[in-house]
Amino acid sequence: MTEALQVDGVTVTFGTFRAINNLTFHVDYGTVCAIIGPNGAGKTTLLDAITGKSSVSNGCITLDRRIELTKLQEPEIVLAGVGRKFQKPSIFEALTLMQNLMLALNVSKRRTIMELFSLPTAQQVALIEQTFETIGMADQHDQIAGTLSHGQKQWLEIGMLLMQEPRVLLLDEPVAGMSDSETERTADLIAKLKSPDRAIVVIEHDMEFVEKVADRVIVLDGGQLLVEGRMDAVKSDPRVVEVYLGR
Ligand SMILES: Nc1ncnc2c1ncn2[C@@H]1O[C@H](COP(=O)(O)OP(=O)(O)OP(=O)(O)O)[C@@H](O)[C@H]1O
Repeated sequence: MTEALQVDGVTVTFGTFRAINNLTFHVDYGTVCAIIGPNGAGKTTLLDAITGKSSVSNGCITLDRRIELTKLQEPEIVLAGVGRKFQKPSIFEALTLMQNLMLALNVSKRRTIMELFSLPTAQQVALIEQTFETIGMADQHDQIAGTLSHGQKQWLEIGMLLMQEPRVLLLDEPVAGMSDSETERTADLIAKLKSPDRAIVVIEHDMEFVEKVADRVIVLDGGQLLVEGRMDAVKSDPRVVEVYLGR
């Protein structure tokens, strides 16, 4: 398997507190990696470190073993191919779904002013159509985004991220607040997003969902890697039961 993301000996500190402590792991292309762990384990801080929102005091994070993300600024990390979805959807509620995807397309890559005001290319139109299919909203191009359900807004935002054609997709609690049927559809969507040229990292507290979508699970506790492996092994590991699942 080809490694997409390498986290190598990473420490993130806030004052004297180590929110992430000497953490090392990698994520392969074509796989979904779930990061789980109790509140305060450092999951969000880890995504902040990968995306350049928090600076790393030790260690490095690389994409494709050659692009050192820890040396880049947040917008450069996006351009390098790392897309992040925050827990709360941040779509443009007053615009249609098509307009949301078009806007995301335009901000996703460095474009000249001329390109911003020109019609999308055939390749871009194909990407938009394919994305509508992927998120299961192909018949809703002209719907106003503000009228969507919570789950549909999350799928639209995932669609907006796909406009960047990210090589690494980071999803922070994608099913929080969703109904059971929306959660199920999100699991199907993540399965569809798996591709040989993409790695997916999901932070989630819903263990049933994690079991459905994740190829590999990383358990964090106190900013350190407690256990990693397949969910069936991880969930019966006594250390994981003690600090997280048994609570
Ligand atoms: N900006 C900050 N300044 C100081 N401490 C912080 C900051 N951000 C996070 N922390 C601390 O770092 C630790 C890890 O927080 P983080 O939000 O990464 O945990 P988490 O695993 O995402 O938790 P949750 O599941 O509750 O979202 C916590 O103890 C938190 O209080």
